[in-house]
Amino acid sequence: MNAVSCTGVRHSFGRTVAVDDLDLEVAPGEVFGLLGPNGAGKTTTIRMITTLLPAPPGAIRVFGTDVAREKLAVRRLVGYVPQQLSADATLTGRENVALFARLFDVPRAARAEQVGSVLGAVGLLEVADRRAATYSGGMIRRLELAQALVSTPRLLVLDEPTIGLDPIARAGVWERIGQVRADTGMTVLVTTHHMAEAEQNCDRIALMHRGRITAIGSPAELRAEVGEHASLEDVFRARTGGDLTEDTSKGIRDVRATRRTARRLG
Ligand SMILES: Nc1ncnc2c1ncn2[C@@H]1O[C@H](COP(=O)(O)OP(=O)(O)OP(=O)(O)O)[C@@H](O)[C@H]1O
Repeated sequence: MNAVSCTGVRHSFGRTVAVDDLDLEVAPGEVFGLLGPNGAGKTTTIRMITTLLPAPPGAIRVFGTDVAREKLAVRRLVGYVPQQLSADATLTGRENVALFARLFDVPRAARAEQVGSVLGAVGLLEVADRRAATYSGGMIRRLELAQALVSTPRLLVLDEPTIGLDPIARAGVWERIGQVRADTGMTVLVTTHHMAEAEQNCDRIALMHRGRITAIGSPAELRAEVGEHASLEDVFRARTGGDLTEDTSKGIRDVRATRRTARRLG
């Protein structure tokens, strides 16, 4: 059974077709990257998979469970780290994770141990009782990872997990994702703009362009299809016909989001 299966998925915002007849299968245990220019439809796809946007019945299944018909059951299977900040700066790291443990019905008797365990897994145990306002950008992202992991999801969904972070913090976030995946066999679905990160960390990649998937395969397969010495950037250009900022209105939204992140963390 696939971890995620999408068949003929569409979503429009008014007259804008954000996702257009999308077919996608993510195998259990793989790290799957969704890449594409701004406005390609990646976040919309992820928001349908995580039940935050409506999807037509039968179109999307998470471990066989229909996203439209069994929304709550799907939510129990999924841990989601959105692009926008979800940690509360006024709470400590531990309090932030404990809040998610309560929200996701982690049994009361197991809560404290589970919260400590995921804080340990993301390397934040020593600073767990400091307010999140004192954390660096990379630490905040790892805290959000802990929030998503506390309910032991089978599918971890990350929307631009390293946006606005410096290279060292980015590597730190990926290291933790890799470790959790190795320890638990969890499936990871991630969007990113960083080609090098996708190449290094994803088993398979789908390139999205104007709401459709234009190429899918392992990084090596995608490169081989374009040319002997092709980089993933070459693949991106060949399959999306553009650069990373195709939709300028969304570009501005993104820059704002990144700045908000920076301000809040600084
Ligand atoms: N809430 C919304 N209302 C109206 N249009 C939207 C909304 N959200 C997204 N869109 C539009 O839908 C299209 C797909 O957007 P989406 O956010 O899914 O792209 P994306 O690939 O995730 O982009 P990014 O890399 O910038 O996050 C874009 O044209 C975008 O402007």
